[in-house]
Amino acid sequence: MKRPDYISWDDYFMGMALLAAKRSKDPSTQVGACIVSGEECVGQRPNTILSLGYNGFPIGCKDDHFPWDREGNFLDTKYPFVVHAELNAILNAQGKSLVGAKLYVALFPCNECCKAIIQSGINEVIYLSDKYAQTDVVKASKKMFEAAGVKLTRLETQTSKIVLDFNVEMI
Ligand SMILES: Nc1ccn([C@H]2C[C@H](O)[C@@H](COP(=O)(O)O)O2)c(=O)n1
Ligand SMILES: [Zn+2]
Repeated sequence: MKRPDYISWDDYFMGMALLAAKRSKDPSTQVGACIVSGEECVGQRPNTILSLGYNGFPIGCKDDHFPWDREGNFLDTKYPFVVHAELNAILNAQGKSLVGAKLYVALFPCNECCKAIIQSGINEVIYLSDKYAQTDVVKASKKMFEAAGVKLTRLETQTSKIVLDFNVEMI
């Protein structure tokens, strides 16, 4: 008989996004994104992970020289410098076609990532939290997603936690 408590595809991919977020050095908000092939992705089996990303500074921009602050003069904050998880995931795909792909992300995408998501051909965004829903950034994002026909799904899952145990006994 098969093991009954295996995780769903949605929990698996959102779990991958949450694991990627653990790499983020942002002290306040760690976001991860996972891009997965959809049914109609040409040249890819469905449910294949195409790319992962998390929020961080661009290559060469050292964490010691760039600020992680949220407040202060714009140039003394992280906001002009940080690459968002979704954009990093798109860029990490390194030219692989993302047409018809799905993007799993913990936090609803901002307007800038939204533009990159639409232009890359991703046609579904699955997210967990929409905590910045009242901001103009997210309002603009939703307006563009709707116009472009990108499906938006808030993940509803019974899973609240997945524990990874590194103490696996080697056989
Ligand atoms: N969909 C999103 C939203 C935000 N981020 C990144 C950008 C920042 O590093 C952080 C948000 O910082 P906060 O203003 O909450 O201190 O999360 C992202 O990657 N994707
Ligand atoms: Zn963004």
